[in-house]
Amino acid sequence: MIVVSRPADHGPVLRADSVALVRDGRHLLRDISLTVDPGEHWALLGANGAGKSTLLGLLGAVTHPSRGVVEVLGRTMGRVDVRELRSYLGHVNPRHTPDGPLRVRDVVLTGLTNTAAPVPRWAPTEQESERADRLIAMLGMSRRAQATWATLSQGERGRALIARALMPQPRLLLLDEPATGLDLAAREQLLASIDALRARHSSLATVLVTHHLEELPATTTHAMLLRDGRCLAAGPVADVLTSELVSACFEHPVRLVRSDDGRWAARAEPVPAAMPDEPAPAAMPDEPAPVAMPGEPAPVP
Ligand SMILES: Nc1ncnc2c1ncn2[C@@H]1O[C@H](COP(=O)(O)OP(=O)(O)OP(=O)(O)O)[C@@H](O)[C@H]1O
Repeated sequence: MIVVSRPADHGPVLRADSVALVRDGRHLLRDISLTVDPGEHWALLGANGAGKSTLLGLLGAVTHPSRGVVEVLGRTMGRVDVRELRSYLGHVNPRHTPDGPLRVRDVVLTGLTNTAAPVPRWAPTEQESERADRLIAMLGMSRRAQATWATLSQGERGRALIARALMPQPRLLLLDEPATGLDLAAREQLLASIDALRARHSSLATVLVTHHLEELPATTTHAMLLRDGRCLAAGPVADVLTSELVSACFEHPVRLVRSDDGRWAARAEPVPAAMPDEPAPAAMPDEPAPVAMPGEPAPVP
């Protein structure tokens, strides 16, 4: 049966139960379970090729699982019209390319039709136009609202795409490496915009994919670590973003630090080179727990 009604606006925003995805006989994801409730802000972390974008595709109703159940906004994948369901999600893909020489405001409005170009003979209502302007202002893009897409910097595009994704007033916002390619200032502005957005919309849930801990907004509440398509750990950030688990996730010793402003930084620990005829050193030496130096942010165990 195809569902054509607006999804329920209560209950978990996302639920994945023992999900697997197989392509060409290869498991890209195995046995992934996850529940995202309103107001939660998840980070999906893992090395290149760990399966982050693949999982985001499942959570964003873009792909179907080979096994297991995925529920998006209370609807079970496989039993719903995914195109309609997707129109209730905000999906920020930094590789999104508008079709034609559109201005920022036009691109933001295409978030309502979930298309790359304005739909012929479709026009936004007055309310929708006002909402576009409000979101453009909220993302700090008012002065660039009439600029054509081609003239925008990478950071401006990132913020415009978040405004676009928010047009249908989604309960769920999916962000796939939103800070990729941004310089320091643009990244910081983007993260501040995401923090402000979350503070303003307390029931919005978000899932953000990255492989850089420095790109996590301070408002991140939960994290899932993926390695080779499997979930290594998932839960509240304080339990999951530890030096030990992140080292295991990236298969390299890493020291994690969370600063007073709630942001994370990761430093790769040097791995001593093996000398000829000596056994190779262990990938993660069994070191004592790091100790905070006076005036330094506390290391995360
Ligand atoms: N359609 C597909 N068919 C076969 N293999 C695929 C397909 N899509 C992705 N893969 C493979 O699945 C693995 C996971 O890819 P995915 O893009 O999800 O990783 P990722 O964690 O997002 O990586 P990155 O950080 O590099 O973006 C990769 O080895 C990739 O080559």
